[in-house]
Amino acid sequence: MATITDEILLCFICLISFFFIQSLLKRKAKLRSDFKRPPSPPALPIIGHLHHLSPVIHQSFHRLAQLYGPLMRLHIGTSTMIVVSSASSARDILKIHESLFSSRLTFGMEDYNIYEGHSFTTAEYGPYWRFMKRLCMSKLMSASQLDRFMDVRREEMKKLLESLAKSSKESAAVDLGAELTRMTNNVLSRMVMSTRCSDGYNEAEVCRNLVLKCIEFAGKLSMADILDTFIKKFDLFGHGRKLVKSMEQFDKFVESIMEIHEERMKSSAGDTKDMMDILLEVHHDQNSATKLTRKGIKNFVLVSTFLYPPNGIYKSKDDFDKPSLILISICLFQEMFIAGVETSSKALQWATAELISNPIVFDKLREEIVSLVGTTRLVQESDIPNLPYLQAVVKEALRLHAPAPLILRKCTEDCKINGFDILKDTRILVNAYSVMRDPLQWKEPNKFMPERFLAGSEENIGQHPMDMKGLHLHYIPFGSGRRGCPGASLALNVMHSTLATLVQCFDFQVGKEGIDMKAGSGFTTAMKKPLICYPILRFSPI
Ligand code: HEM
Repeated sequence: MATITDEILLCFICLISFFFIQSLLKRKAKLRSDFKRPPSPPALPIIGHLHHLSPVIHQSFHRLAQLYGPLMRLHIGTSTMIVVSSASSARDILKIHESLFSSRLTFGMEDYNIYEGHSFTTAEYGPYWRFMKRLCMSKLMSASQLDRFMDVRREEMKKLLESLAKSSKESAAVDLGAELTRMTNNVLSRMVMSTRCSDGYNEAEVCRNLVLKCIEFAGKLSMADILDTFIKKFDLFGHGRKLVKSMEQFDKFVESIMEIHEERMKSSAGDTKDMMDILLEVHHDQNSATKLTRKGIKNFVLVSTFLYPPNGIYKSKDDFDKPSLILISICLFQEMFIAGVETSSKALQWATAELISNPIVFDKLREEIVSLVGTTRLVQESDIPNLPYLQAVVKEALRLHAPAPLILRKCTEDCKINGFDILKDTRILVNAYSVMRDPLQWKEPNKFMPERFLAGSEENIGQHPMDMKGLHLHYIPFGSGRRGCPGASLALNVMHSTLATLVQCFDFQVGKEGIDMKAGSGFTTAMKKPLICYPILRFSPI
């Protein structure tokens, strides 16, 4: 038996090697003699540069870029990618040659993705993407739609305060990260389809579990893809079939929710519409030039909300602790990676951790809030424009701890960047972590200094208050240009009001060991250890 297994294994390795060498030869044949490729670290056969990577992928890229430069070429298996690590190279890719780099890279699961061709986040830059982007900006995430859900955000904030106040009364420790994730989950779920995530059994919970299954199989499938397209093509391990089955279950489930919404829409015109209602309206609009399919809606729901469990911890976390799987998952799941819940809650956790670790900043922020709001009412979203230090704290937290540190693009034409040749279809990863710590752009780049974002700061950033749209290519927490994040306003809204409320209402104590500011592994930059602290209520407006 052992011999048969060994033989199968040997055949397998031979096949992989054959296809690997074949693809290398093909790649080589394509290269002209004068072709100048970006520098690259030493590689091993088959796995390429995989051994250079640690579980915190963006930090591995950052370290390698110090040795091999801001435009660096990496191979993992048969796949080649270019990592971009300085503000000036990011400018070349995201601004100067934007039209060549406005499509997203895709990976692995296309053959088994039942929503293939209906995705917004992975859509090629073209008519369907433009239609969805317009829908996002004019309806789904427009200022008026965000205003309509202000009460929802206030209610969820109140629930967060109640929960922390209870812990304060009982002198109990809380996992602040889990509380913040629950809050952002609920805000998003209610805005998308009027359901909460943390009321015991509910639709959102079931849906999320189905998505986790899809993630598991797609991750395994993409591992095969990255090592060799042959394994993927013939679905040797059956992960493709399992992925299709899980996605079909997810599809059936969301279909039933859509039908409930459609029934409700017939009877109650004019109520506050959630995103699902808007998407269904567009779907039924006979006059729409571009058709939004039911699959398109389901894919959007999959992307926007239900990707992470309420406590922010993967069920199959071990699967994502290996660099190979993390990298692959990043490439494959860019849709989920850039999704709303995870990014917003992670950003909030880091910002809160920085505030607790920097008491001078914490006190200064509280002083600003108290001097504007007083001590008799709770800070509100409408106060935010008058709180410049709060805005500076959020900007600085997003600079140091970009929740989506790798911006994923694809090169759509052969071109020359910085004197290096880049082939059509090359995968591009802009490392926002490196860009936002570029020492040529930032004074003491690794230090948490919100003051740098205030008007009149020495760094001149205040001369043109740093926006969030990526116009200044050294500050790109939400990406840049046409493919920039359409959820930025919503995310900032939630971040500003939550941080302001926490600082206004609570002091936070931590154990003797303090707060561990190391990053963990994963699609987004999570903290390595949970943010455990003791909230002490100092002002209760509820
Ligand atoms: C702090 C929170 C967030 C951060 C840091 C963040 C970051 C990003 C980044 C870096 C990108 C890629 C941009 C590029 O390629 O230039 C992106 C794209 C995207 N984000 Fe966000 N995001 C956040 C919150 C949200 C929210 C709340 C939503 C929606 C509910 C959202 C939906 C999207 C979508 C749909 C895209 C794809 C856009 C496209 O391909 O055209 N994001 N985000």
